[in-house]
Amino acid sequence: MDVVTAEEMRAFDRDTIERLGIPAIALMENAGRAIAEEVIALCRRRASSAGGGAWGAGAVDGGVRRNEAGVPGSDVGRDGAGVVGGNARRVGAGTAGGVVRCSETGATGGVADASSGRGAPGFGADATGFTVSGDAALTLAGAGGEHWLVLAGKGNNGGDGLAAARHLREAGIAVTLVYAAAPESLAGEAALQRDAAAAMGIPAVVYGKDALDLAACSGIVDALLGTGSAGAPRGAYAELIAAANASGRAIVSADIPSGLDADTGETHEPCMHASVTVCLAFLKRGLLQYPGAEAAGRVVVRSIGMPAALAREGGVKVSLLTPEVLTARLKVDLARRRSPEGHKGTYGHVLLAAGSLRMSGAGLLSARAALRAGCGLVTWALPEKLLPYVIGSVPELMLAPVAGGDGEWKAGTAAEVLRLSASRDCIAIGPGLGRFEGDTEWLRRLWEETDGPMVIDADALNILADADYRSWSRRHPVILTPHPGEMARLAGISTAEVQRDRIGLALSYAVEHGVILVLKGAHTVIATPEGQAYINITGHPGMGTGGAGDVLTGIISGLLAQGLDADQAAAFGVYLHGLAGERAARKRDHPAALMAGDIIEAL
Ligand SMILES: NC(=O)C1=CN([C@@H]2O[C@H](COP(=O)(O)OP(=O)(O)OC[C@H]3O[C@@H](n4cnc5c(N)ncnc54)[C@H](O)[C@@H]3O)[C@@H](O)[C@H]2O)[C@@H](O)CC1
Ligand SMILES: Nc1ncnc2c1ncn2[C@@H]1O[C@H](COP(=O)(O)OP(=O)(O)O)[C@@H](O)[C@H]1O
Ligand SMILES: [K+]
Repeated sequence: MDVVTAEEMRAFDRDTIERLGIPAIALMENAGRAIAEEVIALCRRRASSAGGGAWGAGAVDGGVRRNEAGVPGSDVGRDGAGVVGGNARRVGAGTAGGVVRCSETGATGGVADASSGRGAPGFGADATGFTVSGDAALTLAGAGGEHWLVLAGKGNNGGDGLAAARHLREAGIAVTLVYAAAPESLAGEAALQRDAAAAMGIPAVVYGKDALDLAACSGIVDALLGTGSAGAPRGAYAELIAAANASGRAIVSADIPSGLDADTGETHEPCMHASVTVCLAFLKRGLLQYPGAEAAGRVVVRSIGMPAALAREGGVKVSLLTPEVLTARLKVDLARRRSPEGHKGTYGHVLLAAGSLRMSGAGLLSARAALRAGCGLVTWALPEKLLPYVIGSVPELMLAPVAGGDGEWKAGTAAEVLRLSASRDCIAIGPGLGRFEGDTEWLRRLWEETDGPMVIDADALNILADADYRSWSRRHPVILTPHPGEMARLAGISTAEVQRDRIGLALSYAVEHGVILVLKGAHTVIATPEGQAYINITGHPGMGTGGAGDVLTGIISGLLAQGLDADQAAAFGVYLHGLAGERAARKRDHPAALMAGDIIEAL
């Protein structure tokens, strides 16, 4: 699934309308219908979980907001629970991320779809093969108990909301339009929608002019600001967003939550806190980046009639890391087939340069993870003093002691590590390494002279941060795996600045430095030197625990040793690491109990 910026989205809008000749109003109609279907789906979920009562306390979340602990399976967005139509499809592994491509509405797109009755009670094909209703996704039993407010801005986002209002009204839901600006100020397609809604007799109020109680409803459609918004919401927009958030009602945002930066995921003050965001046409970057990903709630991406090929043709370089992307674009064999006559030599040999006296566990975790990732052999080069302490901890592991009688690494070990690396398929450097006299020169030699792909993590990243390594030469791919703190040191900026636009930063750093960059944290970004980025949505907040990154380093190197190329190993490694983290979290009584070793055991 392609992930776009607001600017790319505008270009695709223009292309669709001007080059392909698809009328703008048709796109808006499709958008309105998709939004209405998701509102109705939310009403259904809410009715089935709360026994029907849509109003008052309990209507807050509609059962769709992530719970505080972030436990997978506990909210509808994460695991697809509450699916009505049966064709909801989690993008990814089926457990995390909160992004769904279609939805449980039963519809497969914004345009009329005769199959949309599937699974909705009371509809479907009768015995004669006639479809009683093809519009079940726009039908709601008990609609009379619902009253939705549609907050409409004066741009096209508002137009989408106005189109949705007509469909909701048709479903029997009471709807009131709330204009943020004088209705006369709407133009183009939005003005057409305004007139159609008025002609249907949908009641409307104008904010600031008419009396309004945002809590006196069962839900709110947020169609105030979309990808055309600039800066923090102003005036009536800001007041309406704040009041909607305070109302405690379920909020369905059109395209993006109003007040969100569609590219960076920064939330302006105020920013709508949606239960569901119905993202139109293409997934926007800001919906994957925190805090925007949190403000968006459950994200549903809906087609509005723009060909998906526009993104490819338009050179979109960011993708959600789904099984489809892993197989079709990255050519990863997800089944990880093993040859019946394969042996340990078939699956490669990792050399790990890691660990010091007080951080020997980091080396153990990486080594075990590499083995669990399926490589044939792992050799761990470690300061000799560690040997008696770690010997036997992982019997499958080979140990290669190098100079370091005090348990710390020494610059003079470079030649020995290079000798060891000559007969190994890849090298991973850094977990628990510590810093030592001459470490820059030590790392430079390994960087320049090792003959295979390299993974750099932890203290090895800090060594790089202090060096001007762009002048170092390198024939083979390098994968850097910083967490945001390490990334801040590498890029010479603050951690907050790193987190401000992780996708943008990872891309520019990877391209400028010619490395594969794995920027860790919730929704890890994998960026390549060619300017391609993948956003991972597997994983779990329980993985915020010491050593989880060492495990990732081990997994990526284990995959490299098995012959995956560096892009494949980085992306697939991050994906598998997240899946294992989810599985490990599910096994505990509470995900807070998760430890890094559990991730290895869940691989
Ligand atoms: N062909 C199209 O252009 C399509 C657009 N679509 C919808 O249109 C949206 C983009 O529409 P627009 O480009 O009209 O822009 P928006 O509707 O997002 O917002 C633009 C309006 O908001 C005002 N505004 C901008 N920033 C503001 C701020 N900080 N505080 C207060 N007011 C602010 C502007 O003056 C302008 O009137 C998308 O997000 C999507 O919902 C969809 O209908 C699909 C087709
Ligand atoms: N909230 C989260 N959601 C998903 N993954 C997470 C989350 N928090 C941490 N992780 C993952 O856990 C790992 C932590 O790595 P890191 O910070 O390097 O830990 P350490 O240095 O202790 O090994 C990273 O892969 C990161 O992406
Ligand atoms: K919006």
